[in-house]
Amino acid sequence: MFDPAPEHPYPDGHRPDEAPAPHPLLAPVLGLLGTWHGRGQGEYPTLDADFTYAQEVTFSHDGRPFLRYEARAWLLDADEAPLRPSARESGWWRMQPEGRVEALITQPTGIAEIAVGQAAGGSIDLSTSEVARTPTAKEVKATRRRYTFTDDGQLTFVHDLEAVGQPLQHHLSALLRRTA
Ligand code: HEM
Repeated sequence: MFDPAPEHPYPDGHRPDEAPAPHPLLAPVLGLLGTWHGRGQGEYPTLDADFTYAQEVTFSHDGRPFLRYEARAWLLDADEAPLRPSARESGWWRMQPEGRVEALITQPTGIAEIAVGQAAGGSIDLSTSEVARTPTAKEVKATRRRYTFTDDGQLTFVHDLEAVGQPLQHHLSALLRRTA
């Protein structure tokens, strides 16, 4: 008889005041824990038109000094109705002393980013130190991400992109609210 493994005994935590106790190195990013929903706008000089999107973002932890990160976006039409699935990515934010962040982020478009940066005072600034691409992925040379969160559950996100022969410049801006 097949004997399935028991349920995972260490579920992720999504709130700083719930089990498991967050690792002390997570202190500068505790305000990110949870699930966020919001909308954003995007542009890039190679695209025919700007676009509007919605997004769900989740940060969780298992008591060790890293965050699990997952983001899923979908495009919206002019009436804000869902148009089609868009970018998604997931990864790990490894927290270091003094709020230093080492992030690994992968996308189904064949891009894997290693980003490094700093978390302090409710904002996190990450810049790629390396980008790896699968053989058919588009050329992405660098990204810069800025996350800013407030105590009342608001998160802003700005994303700059150096890709497909274009210099580093604005690709996305979004405003999200914590929903869980
Ligand atoms: C919320 C997240 C994002 C959304 C909603 C989004 C949306 C879009 C859209 C709508 C396009 C036009 C092509 C298409 O319709 O699929 C596009 C192109 C592109 N995006 Fe994003 N994107 C997101 C995140 C990212 C990230 C994280 C990267 C890179 C690390 C990226 C890199 C690119 C590149 C390289 C192109 C192609 C440009 C071209 O070939 O002209 N995007 N994005």
